[in-house]
Amino acid sequence: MGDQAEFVAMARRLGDRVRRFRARRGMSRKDLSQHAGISERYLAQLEGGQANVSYNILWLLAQAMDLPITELIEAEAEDQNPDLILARKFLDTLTPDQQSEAYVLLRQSFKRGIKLSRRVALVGLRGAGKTTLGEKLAERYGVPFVRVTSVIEQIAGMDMTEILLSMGQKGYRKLEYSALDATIESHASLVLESGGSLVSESQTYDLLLQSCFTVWVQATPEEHMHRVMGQGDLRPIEGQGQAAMEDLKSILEARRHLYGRADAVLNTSGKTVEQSLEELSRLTAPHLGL
Ligand SMILES: Nc1ncnc2c1ncn2[C@@H]1O[C@H](COP(=O)(O)OP(=O)(O)OP(=O)(O)O)[C@@H](O)[C@H]1O
Ligand SMILES: O=C(O)C1=C[C@@H](O)[C@@H](O)[C@H](O)C1
Ligand SMILES: [Mg+2]
Repeated sequence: MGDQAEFVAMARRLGDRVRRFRARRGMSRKDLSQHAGISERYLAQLEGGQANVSYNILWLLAQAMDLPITELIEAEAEDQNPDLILARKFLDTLTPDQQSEAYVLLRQSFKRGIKLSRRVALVGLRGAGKTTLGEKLAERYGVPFVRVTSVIEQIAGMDMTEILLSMGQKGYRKLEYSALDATIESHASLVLESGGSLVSESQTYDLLLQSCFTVWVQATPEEHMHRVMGQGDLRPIEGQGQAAMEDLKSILEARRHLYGRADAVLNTSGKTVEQSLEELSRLTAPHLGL
């Protein structure tokens, strides 16, 4: 590949990474451009792979999404543990299915304390049914139902919009970790509802995966949209009509491999609440049952 073609390909990959990280975070283009202090138009060009990006811009974007800048660039750190480099090379030789299997095996080998607790956590995109099913499941097994977002709001003494405005992503993510940590510490039994974007913060998601039996509550994009529309506020989905549908699909795609790390999957598509509850109850009985 000539130098120019290589540069174009790299700019495209960079744009793609920025767009995916933004979607995982649930930030709109407007949010990110405001937090980073760059224009929405430039951000659109960058995401489309059409910008010659400076290090300064990358730094501003990384700060605004509370990511290490190395997540946005492709450089390989030189001072990594050699075993880690070998492990990555080995994982690279596997098929995507084998990579997922390897990840589950690794996580199970390092999982702590889950067998001693009765904790179930529900993850998934807006409108999946986490609150509807979580409340009923908790009632059935006689354990508390806790929404991480409510704990965050309680700790901060503000609602979500105010928290994001006054503390930004970084402050919000710190609060989210503390809220989860405190909830886990104080509950050996519970059904927990995770906010849709918690999975994008690796340290927080790892804590959730290590301390709870996790279920990805799924639906088709059409059903997510239909259910979210019924709730009034579309966040984090942007746009209207077909554009909103495309945005929802791209958020789901950007988070698929993260939600996919959950221990089990519950597909609620085409099912009634009662049918989904029965299925969820069976899935979680080994963890919540006495
Ligand atoms: N099979 C089903 N399982 C769960 N909910 C369903 C099902 N079919 C329809 N619904 C409806 O979908 C909606 C799900 O909304 P709910 O608030 O529970 O989702 P959520 O995952 O908690 O979303 P959010 O991320 O916004 O908190 C409810 O109105 C519920 O009645
Ligand atoms: O999926 C998401 O990105 C979000 C889901 C909601 O629970 C809120 O946490 C917020 O609106 C972001
Ligand atoms: Mg909910």
